[in-house]
Amino acid sequence: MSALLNGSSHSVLEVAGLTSGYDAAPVVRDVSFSIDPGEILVILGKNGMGKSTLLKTIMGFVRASSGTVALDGADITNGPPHLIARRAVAYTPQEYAIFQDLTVAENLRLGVESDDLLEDRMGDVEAAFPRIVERLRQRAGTLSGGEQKMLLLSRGLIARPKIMLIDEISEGLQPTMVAKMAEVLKATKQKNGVAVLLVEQNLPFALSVADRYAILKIGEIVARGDAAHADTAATLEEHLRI
Ligand SMILES: Nc1ncnc2c1ncn2[C@@H]1O[C@H](COP(=O)(O)OP(=O)(O)OP(=O)(O)O)[C@@H](O)[C@H]1O
Repeated sequence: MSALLNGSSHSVLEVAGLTSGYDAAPVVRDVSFSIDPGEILVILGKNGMGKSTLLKTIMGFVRASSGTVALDGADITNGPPHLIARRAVAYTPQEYAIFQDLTVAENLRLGVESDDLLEDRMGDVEAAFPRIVERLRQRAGTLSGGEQKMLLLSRGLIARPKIMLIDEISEGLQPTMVAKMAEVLKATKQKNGVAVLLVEQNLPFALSVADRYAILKIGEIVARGDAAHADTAATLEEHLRI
């Protein structure tokens, strides 16, 4: 769904001059970008460049010292994470952030407000990851690493978010599973107009799903462009060389 069709002219997410960190020195420095409905932006960068911190700052887990984060035009800067989540922002952290001792169904239940909603939306999970629906009663900690990532993404999907913030979902996954993740993300954006902010180190995966990219270097965006542009591969190689 385009911004024109749904009657709004603003981006889903607008980050402007965002600076944040943990101690004295900022980790994210003066970062600005916006994402439209149904668009996937990937933030690329080597280890320790501030990618995860950027997502955590948007979610309100890390405090912004300056700059703003706006969701659908409303200022959410430094808002409490649970209220940001309630505004249809789904956050999939890099860590295996599921409750190992709860069942798969109980973990999914955390993504919605009621048991009824969980039941109503189980079809969303079935369409994306049938394997997760087959394992609803299983303890989540007994799932394979790839299945746990599917569960994480499923929990985000059933919240029916406007935007998903996804931190290195492809890390440690087999190529077939990475391809499956790409398929699900593309389908989600196309079918529901969901916007996605992806943090990645896996270049082929990132470029297979993203519309645009931005490269983060020591907390700053040093390059950006269209994922499909002919010069993109060369630009990325230059910036991401070890
Ligand atoms: N909780 C924390 N307290 C203090 N410093 C932190 C904390 N979390 C991260 N940092 C530091 O912030 C910097 C950026 O880390 P961040 O995790 O955002 O990078 P990243 O680009 O996501 O890297 P990676 O891909 O390795 O996760 C690093 O120097 C890291 O040591």
